[in-house]
Amino acid sequence: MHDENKQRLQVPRRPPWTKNMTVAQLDRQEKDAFLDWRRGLAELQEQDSFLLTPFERNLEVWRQLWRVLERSHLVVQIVDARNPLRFRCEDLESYVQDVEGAEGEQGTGKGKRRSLLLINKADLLTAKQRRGWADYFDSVGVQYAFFSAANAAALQQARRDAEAAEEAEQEILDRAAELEEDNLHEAASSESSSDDEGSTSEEEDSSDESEHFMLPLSSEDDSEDARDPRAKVLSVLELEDLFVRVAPDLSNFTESAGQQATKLVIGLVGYPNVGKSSTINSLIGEKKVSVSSTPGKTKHFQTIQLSPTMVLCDCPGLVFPQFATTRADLVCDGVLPIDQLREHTGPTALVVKRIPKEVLEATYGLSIRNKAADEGGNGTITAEDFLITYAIARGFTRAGQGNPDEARAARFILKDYVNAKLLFCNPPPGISEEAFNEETWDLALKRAEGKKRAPVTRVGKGADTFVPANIQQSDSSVIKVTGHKSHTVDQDFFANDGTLAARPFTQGSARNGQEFTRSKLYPHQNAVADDGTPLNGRRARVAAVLANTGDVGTGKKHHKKIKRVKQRSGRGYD
Ligand SMILES: Nc1nc2c(ncn2[C@@H]2O[C@H](COP(=O)(O)OP(=O)(O)OP(=O)(O)O)[C@@H](O)[C@H]2O)c(=O)[nH]1
Repeated sequence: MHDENKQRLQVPRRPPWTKNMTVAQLDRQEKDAFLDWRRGLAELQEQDSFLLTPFERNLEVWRQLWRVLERSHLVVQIVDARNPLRFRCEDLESYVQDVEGAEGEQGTGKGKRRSLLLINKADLLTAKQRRGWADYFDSVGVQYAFFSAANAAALQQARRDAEAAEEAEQEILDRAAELEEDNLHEAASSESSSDDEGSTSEEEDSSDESEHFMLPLSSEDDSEDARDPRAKVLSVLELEDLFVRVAPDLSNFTESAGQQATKLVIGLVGYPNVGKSSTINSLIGEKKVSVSSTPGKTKHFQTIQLSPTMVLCDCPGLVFPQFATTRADLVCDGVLPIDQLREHTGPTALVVKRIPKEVLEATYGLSIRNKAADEGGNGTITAEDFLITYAIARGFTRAGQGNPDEARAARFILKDYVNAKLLFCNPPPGISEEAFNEETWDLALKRAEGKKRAPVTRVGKGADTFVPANIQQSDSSVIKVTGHKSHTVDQDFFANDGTLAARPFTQGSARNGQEFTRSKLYPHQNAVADDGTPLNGRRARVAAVLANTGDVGTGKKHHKKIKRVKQRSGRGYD
């Protein structure tokens, strides 16, 4: 169904134009064409009931895309490696073929422009996964490359640090030499030569380190996948070389005064958040010379002179129209902002569905309990199980009754998902999600092995910070030492395997072996009865009192109405 209607999800086209047209004429025909385009999409949504992503509806933004495409010889579409198909706009590739010349001379460069799919954040993929995508894109005839702007930036930083360290060292050496000269010491030359050796080895060390950073998911990987050149994550210089190789012959293009183009213009297009700015910065960062950043003719896109023969043309982040699966998908893909989220269960359920329980537990040092069959559980954890466990462990409670703040927990979890702390990579068509992510999850578990468990549940004034006993021993420098009483509670509180269980600690009346009532054990949930139904009125107040005093017998004397505090009207004040 979606496939049949795919051609109706077009990028808006700029109507043909000539230099002889007036500004008003141009403006009118662009607005008309744009309205037609919007009408077509509205029909698709309303009459045919397709759900579309909240695509870009501002003509000015599309106008910038038009200008970027007209200027560019090579259009680089940047996508997020975790979901390349979600971020790839196929129609953009067709449009690139139709774009007319920048100067309005019909036919200038038409059909000669080239496209390249740049799969950024490739550091998040294993070599095997990259190979899977390479197979797919080869099969559909798309020109692609893997890149990691984050790793490129880290390498550049490591190099700058090494250079700075070398410079600082040289300064010290120079100063020492001066002093020694003053004092007429003879040993100066031999010392400085041994220091020189030191600096060389340090440089080697740092380059080793950055090499390690370069491919965190596959650095120890000497498999066939890692050796496949198609799966290689390119360095900045390799990427520049590729731009030149893929670019069309510039003799097909003219520049402003009708002269043949001399500089290769590379347009960078993509959704927000795919790493466009990071990619540009890594390209700029590689240059020893400072680059000029000149605002383009229109206010918003920028042209950046990378070298005498290469110019980058940076387009603002664009959300292309596409068929949406669910809102939850859009949130998890980072297309909808998390902070303005109203409904958090759907996206969290998607996270729970995609990332195995063990990985979630290991990442956060939690022990997530699933609901028992009589509570409606089916053996797997739900979004609610996860959110409540996380909220309790982090001490996120809602104002008022003090129940776990699931919405706040969801915001943290979803941000971790979007930022790849919780990593899930969508597979190419025909490969199962589990098979594709197996190695990613193994690595996540391995990474979490040495990690200390979440020592962050604080409930009540002066409560200790609790961690499983085994962690207190191994990492006592970080964790507060807990007393005998709290240690007893810890044993119940933490599961046997040392992970944090989904039960809150209650301050005060912990007695070994004593049965706690629900209202004591879960004071912040005092408005919920044992069977899960809400308590209200008198029952709720009794529960609140019990939780406060920890004593059933004496609860009554505290069972008073809360005194009304005199409210000031505000009159008489400035
Ligand atoms: N792991 C990883 N993260 C990256 C990489 N490149 C960018 N990011 C992260 O992705 C997020 C978005 O990066 P930006 O460069 O701001 O993305 P953008 O496409 O320019 O976003 P807009 O400015 O909104 O258009 C940031 O949190 C980056 O740290 C990468 O290669 N690997």
